[in-house]
Amino acid sequence: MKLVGEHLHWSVHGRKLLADVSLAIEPGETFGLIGPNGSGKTTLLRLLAGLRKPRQGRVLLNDRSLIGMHQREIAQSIALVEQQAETTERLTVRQAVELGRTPFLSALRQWSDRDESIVSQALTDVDMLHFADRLWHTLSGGERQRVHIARALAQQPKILLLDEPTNHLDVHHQLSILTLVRQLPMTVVIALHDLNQAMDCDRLAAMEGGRLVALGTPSEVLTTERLRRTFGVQADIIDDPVDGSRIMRFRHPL
Ligand SMILES: Nc1ncnc2c1ncn2[C@@H]1O[C@H](COP(=O)(O)OP(=O)(O)OP(=O)(O)O)[C@@H](O)[C@H]1O
Repeated sequence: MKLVGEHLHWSVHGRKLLADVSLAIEPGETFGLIGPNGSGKTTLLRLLAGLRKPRQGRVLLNDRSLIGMHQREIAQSIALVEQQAETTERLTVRQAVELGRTPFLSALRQWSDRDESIVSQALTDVDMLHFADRLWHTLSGGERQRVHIARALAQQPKILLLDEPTNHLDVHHQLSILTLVRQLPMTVVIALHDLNQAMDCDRLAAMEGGRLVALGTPSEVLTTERLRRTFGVQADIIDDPVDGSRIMRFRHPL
């Protein structure tokens, strides 16, 4: 499924938070969004997920505008894992993940064994099956993050939008979530702060002050000049002695 943003604008109280952002996410690709704090990554993801209506411009899912599509229909194709999703309800981990199946249930389509196994698989994928009966509010930040990802996986979306999914995770779970994301048979748009992790995306878009300032392959976007201008850091690019891949080291500019 192709997801396209055309000339997207978003503002709050006259303050422009997104200005004229256009991008086309190709089916099956892992597309990274990078940019400093407050550059508009979350705002863009929320527009792409249909949670916010652009002030100007439009979001197209396979050439259909999200405006005019029902939330349930959007949710059958697009899942968003937000940075700080909370729930006030007293839910177990399994119940939280079961919510991912909601867009597919109706009076005619009741909960089935298939839904049950999709939920168990999603919990296994994020290494949380053993916590299935734990109450959500007793989980640590990283465990909650993994449950959110499981909820989105249970939704079996065609397009998965992830807002800094490795934020709260220990290094082991960062690697396993990123490996899982890369293997998923779906289109992924992922906002990342770790630029070395961003190197593994198929393409990257760099945001700055609500604008898209660079778009291309990781080596086209993550140039020393871009890192200096957009992030204000001096980057040294070195080769990994193990596999020859690019690694970036960052310093304050001299
Ligand atoms: N409802 C709102 N009212 C006012 N300002 C807002 C609102 N939502 C977002 N902003 C501002 O819009 C800008 C972009 O925010 P956004 O969360 O999209 O950035 P981000 O790139 O995801 O940042 P981070 O890397 O810190 O998560 C920020 O300056 C933020 O303070």
